[in-house]
Amino acid sequence: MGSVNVALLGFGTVGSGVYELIEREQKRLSESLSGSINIVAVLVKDDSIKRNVPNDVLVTSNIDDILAQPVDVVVDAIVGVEPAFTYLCKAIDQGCHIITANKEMFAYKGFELKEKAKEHRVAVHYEATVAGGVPVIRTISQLISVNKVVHVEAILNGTSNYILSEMRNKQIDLNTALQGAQQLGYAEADPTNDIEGFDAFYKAVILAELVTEERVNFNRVFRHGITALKQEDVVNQSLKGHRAKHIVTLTIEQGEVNVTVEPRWVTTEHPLYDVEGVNNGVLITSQYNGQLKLEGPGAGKLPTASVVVEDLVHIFRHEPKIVVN
Ligand SMILES: NC(=O)C1=CN([C@@H]2O[C@H](COP(=O)(O)OP(=O)(O)OC[C@H]3O[C@@H](n4cnc5c(N)ncnc54)[C@H](OP(=O)(O)O)[C@@H]3O)[C@@H](O)[C@H]2O)C=CC1
Ligand SMILES: N[C@@H](CC=O)C(=O)O
Repeated sequence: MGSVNVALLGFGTVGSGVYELIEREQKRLSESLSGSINIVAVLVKDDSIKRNVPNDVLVTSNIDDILAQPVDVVVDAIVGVEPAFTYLCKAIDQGCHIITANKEMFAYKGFELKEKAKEHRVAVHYEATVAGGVPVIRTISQLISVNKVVHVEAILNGTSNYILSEMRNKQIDLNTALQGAQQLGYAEADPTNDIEGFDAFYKAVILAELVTEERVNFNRVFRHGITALKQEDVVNQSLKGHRAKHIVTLTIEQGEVNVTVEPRWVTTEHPLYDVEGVNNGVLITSQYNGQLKLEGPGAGKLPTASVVVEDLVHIFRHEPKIVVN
């Protein structure tokens, strides 16, 4: 294959995780791809801060300097719709493949980005946008090549699930538990996104567009976060066998999707009852395959970095023909 040059947009929890993982697994990756993966440039907001990368890696806050490098793949691990979308469009225009972890951008602009990538015959991969380290995009993409997905029920925000577990197990309040999630690198830069359900909403939209291959009407999505839950209820209800879980539900009927994002009380019989801490759980019901359950880390540095690097390997294992999920 030769070597692959990668530009990283963002060097926070996810971006630095991707950098570290590629460094750590360089030998294995080089063998599997018959070529090395080189991080040639890193985009940050504040380029006056010294980053832990060698001197020959360009660190800049200017996207044009990044794209002036010989780059094959751009990995987006920055925050928000813009400037990420504009940067990725520029990269696609230049013939770069794209990998993104940025769910807010992808919920709003994923449809457009996929179309643009098809036109330019490059790949767009976005496994890290939904359920952190759990390979839900790849699983559903495979399923829908034969099946119709009719229902998805899932815990998709690791921070909320961690908070609810901590409130119950340690009897602490929401804000104290949130601080723990922030220290562990689970929460969004603005954690309102986690606790008010926006992050799960973005993920729900991404899944809905994947299963229906249609744009989702955002106005039809019902969204609530976990902030209205009282700590005493979380504790007292658990004594009666009820756990509060923040659950996304997608129901697909005649090509139309209904999406809800809300906290619910579930009992021991429910398959998401035991999904605890930062874990996410995804129940996928499809026409011929019945119900699948995926569970694993829904946030955090290395699980998220792992699926980003898996996307990278996927692109070059399937080259030169393009795979757009
Ligand atoms: N944390 C997680 O577990 C997961 C996060 N994600 C998604 O991955 C993305 C990154 O998350 P995370 O690493 O946690 O976030 P962080 O806040 O830790 O890091 C964000 C990085 O992006 C850089 N950045 C932000 N805005 C800009 C901009 N406008 N121009 C250039 N650089 C910018 C920051 O630069 P600087 O360092 O100078 O501030 C920082 O390096 C987000 O979209 C998030 O939703 C997806 C899955 C899991
Ligand atoms: N803040 C998000 C990070 C992963 O997507 C979460 O907690 O799930």
